[in-house]
Amino acid sequence: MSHLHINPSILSADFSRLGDELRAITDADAAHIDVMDNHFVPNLTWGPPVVERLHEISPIPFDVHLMIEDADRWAPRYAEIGCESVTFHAEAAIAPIKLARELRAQGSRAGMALRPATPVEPYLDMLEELDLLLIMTVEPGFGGQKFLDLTLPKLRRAAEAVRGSGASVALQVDGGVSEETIGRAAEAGANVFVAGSSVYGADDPAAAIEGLRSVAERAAENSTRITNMP
Ligand SMILES: O=C(CO)[C@@H](O)[C@H](O)COP(=O)(O)O
Ligand SMILES: [Fe+2]
Repeated sequence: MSHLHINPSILSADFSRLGDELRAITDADAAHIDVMDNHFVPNLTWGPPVVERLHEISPIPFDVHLMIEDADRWAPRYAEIGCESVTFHAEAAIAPIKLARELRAQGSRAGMALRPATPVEPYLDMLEELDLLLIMTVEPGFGGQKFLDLTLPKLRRAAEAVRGSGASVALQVDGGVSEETIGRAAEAGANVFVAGSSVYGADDPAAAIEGLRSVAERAAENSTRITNMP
């Protein structure tokens, strides 16, 4: 991935006018779509029919984050309706390698997410099977929560493993991402940033996206400069 991606989460958008809210973020790299089933997390959003229709009218690609049980059964449905990237939770998948292969075979990017307390080490051997690894920076379920700095060491270890493996895996962070926190995530190695309340809670979502992007780019440049010091 050549540059940093900002993916606003429509969980913080005005649900009565989702078409307009998607058109307000055309400068973003993708729209982040949080699917919740009230079992994997204590909250409920939308399912395939709503996501399919929104995808038809969206000016930008979809980055679907499935916070649902029985991911092996449901995730392929989102690839089938054309979502460009589909991320399931490792904790909710019985056969994550088989599932990732199925998503790719259907033409989607395959993503896998880890809750804050789930270690990354058991999954490092399957990096080649993934296009994206999502390190949750809040407990999944709700927008507007505080960024958990305790997830940063895991993010650093994941970034090191990705570099070491040579695999082309994007590292995504999701939860509590704002201009105050995005720099720390970028320095730790994230290159895809989900932001809900800091984009849709702003008066000007497009300006908020650019603000996040420039803070992240500066932080990533600084950390590269420090890493490359003799
Ligand atoms: O997956 C989730 C929450 O479970 C996120 O995608 C949130 O929607 C992010 O919202 P903010 O923390 O940025 O407000
Ligand atoms: Fe999410």
